[in-house]
Amino acid sequence: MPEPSGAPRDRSDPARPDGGTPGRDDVLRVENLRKTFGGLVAADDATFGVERGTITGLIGPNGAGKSTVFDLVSGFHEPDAGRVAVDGTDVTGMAPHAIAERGLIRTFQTPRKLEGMTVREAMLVGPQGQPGESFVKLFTSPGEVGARESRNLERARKILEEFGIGHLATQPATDLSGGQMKLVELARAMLAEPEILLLDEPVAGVNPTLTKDLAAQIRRLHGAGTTFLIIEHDMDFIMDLADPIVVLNQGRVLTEGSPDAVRADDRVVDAYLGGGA
Ligand SMILES: Nc1ncnc2c1ncn2[C@@H]1O[C@H](COP(=O)(O)OP(=O)(O)OP(=O)(O)O)[C@@H](O)[C@H]1O
Repeated sequence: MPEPSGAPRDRSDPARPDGGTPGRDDVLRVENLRKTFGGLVAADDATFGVERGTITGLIGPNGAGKSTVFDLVSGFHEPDAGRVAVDGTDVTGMAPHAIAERGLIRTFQTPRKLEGMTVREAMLVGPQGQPGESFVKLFTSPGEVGARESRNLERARKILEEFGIGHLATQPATDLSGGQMKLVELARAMLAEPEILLLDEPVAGVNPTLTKDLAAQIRRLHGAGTTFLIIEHDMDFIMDLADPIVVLNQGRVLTEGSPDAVRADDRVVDAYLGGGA
């Protein structure tokens, strides 16, 4: 496990071609990412890494650029400038499914509508926009496709059981509560066997009991080897779960460090109060 410290990390070491810190094993590395929408700068030279084996939190006030960063690293938007590396491979500008195949899977703030599907069927649709299936695989023989589908069906069943929601498998997905939907989103993302999983507000609007369930599931998956990058406004949840925490403000990384260090940082308090960096 890493040893996150309160001290800001050196992000400009010339010894590493990707700009990372020597000795660090970053599953995700984001370098100088910039994205503008019209005249609005949503990401502004954002630079940080997600070290393998961590649950890294990404926090910041509304409009800080957190979801934009997710869109940029997962291929849903192309950056105006900067670079994204997954496991040391430059994935900048790649399509979402190609990035997913390299092990980066994400969820969205608002789960996809799943009308007409059971929970089990919803599981098999795969993570939104990140099918994780190459075109080559789509042209395999029908027999192979069938075998893969039944393998996926069995894995979906197993994952739902592991999440404690096996009993929901045949329920219409639209019958689920918001919190149950978030659990299914997480379960579905795991079907893609991510190296790193990006969760966008996993407990927004979720009741306290299911929030605890979600935290426990994330810890379980983390214990089994998944690295996480999590956007969340629920400070108790994220400060308890994640270490380190990266703080974004006005599209830039304001600071990063342990939850205690971030909590004690006046600049973070100012950013949340609207005072800027
Ligand atoms: N597709 C888009 N078109 C135009 N502006 C956008 C688009 N996506 C994001 N923005 C703007 O970019 C800025 C950053 O938005 P973003 O959603 O990334 O922030 P955030 O930190 O995720 O905020 P929140 O916590 O409220 O979800 C905001 O001002 C937002 O309005």
